[in-house]
Amino acid sequence: MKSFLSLGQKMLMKLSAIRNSASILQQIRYAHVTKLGNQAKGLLFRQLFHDASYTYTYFLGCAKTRKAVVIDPVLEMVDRDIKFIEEMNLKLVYGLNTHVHADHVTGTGKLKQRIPGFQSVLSKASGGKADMLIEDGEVIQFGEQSIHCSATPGHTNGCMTYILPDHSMAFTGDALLIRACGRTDFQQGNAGQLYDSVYKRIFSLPDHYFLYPGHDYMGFSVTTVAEEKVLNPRLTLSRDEFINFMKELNLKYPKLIDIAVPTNLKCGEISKEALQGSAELLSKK
Ligand SMILES: N[C@@H](CCC(=O)N[C@@H](CSS)C(=O)NCC(=O)O)C(=O)O
Repeated sequence: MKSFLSLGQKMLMKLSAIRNSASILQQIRYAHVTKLGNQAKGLLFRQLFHDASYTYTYFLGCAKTRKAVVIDPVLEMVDRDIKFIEEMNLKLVYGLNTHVHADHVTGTGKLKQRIPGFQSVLSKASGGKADMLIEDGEVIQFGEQSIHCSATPGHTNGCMTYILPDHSMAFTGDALLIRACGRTDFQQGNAGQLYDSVYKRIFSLPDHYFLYPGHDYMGFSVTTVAEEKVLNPRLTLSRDEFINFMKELNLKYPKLIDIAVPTNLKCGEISKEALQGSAELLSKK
């Protein structure tokens, strides 16, 4: 049957196939916006994982303007992240670090090299360098969307939780993990301060808010304020009990700490040697 089609008819069929695949791509690009409840207000949201360091990276985009931010990108995953933003037709404007990480190198330095106009972000309190040093209460705009910065020190002195009130979401970094919390035994960590930060800045959010952590070591991906207030075994202790519990945690130091901290204090703008060292150390299980 096909062999009887004229060249013109064949070309028309091809064109229609191309149009269909473009429309499928368009549908994929916008599916998350139209189908998921909390994205109805034009927010594009993705959670990605780095399995060597158990780190979550988050993309948040304005569906209308395509401006986007990334929270806690990982150096080793920058190629994946760039492929993702290209596929999704996003313009990445800011790389928000929740804090100076001790267990992996941030991807914000490498993203700066690859994306013109991209800016690294870190809290002023962390004592590091960034294109944009933010303070408690600041609001970061990307297109029609905005992120509120809420200081939650205790895991480190410069930890910031990023909140999207319009979407009932908060990105807690390592201040609050699912059924756990960040350790407090280095980088000016302070258990009492962490307890206060969580209660004043995270547990004070409405119960239905979704909480997205910086890491998860147990296979979870998201929680809620209501859940953690009742089920977090550390944060349901009294303040004094929590301080004692954190004193006894006795975790090994992260294997990358000596490279990660100085590099992340510069938002990941690093030498080739450090880059190599980071890749080697992370590949050792
Ligand atoms: N084994 C890992 C480090 C694991 C670790 O210390 N995680 C930190 C967050 S990254 S500094 C943490 O706060 N953990 C809390 C907990 O209760 O596990 C490595 O060597 O990198």
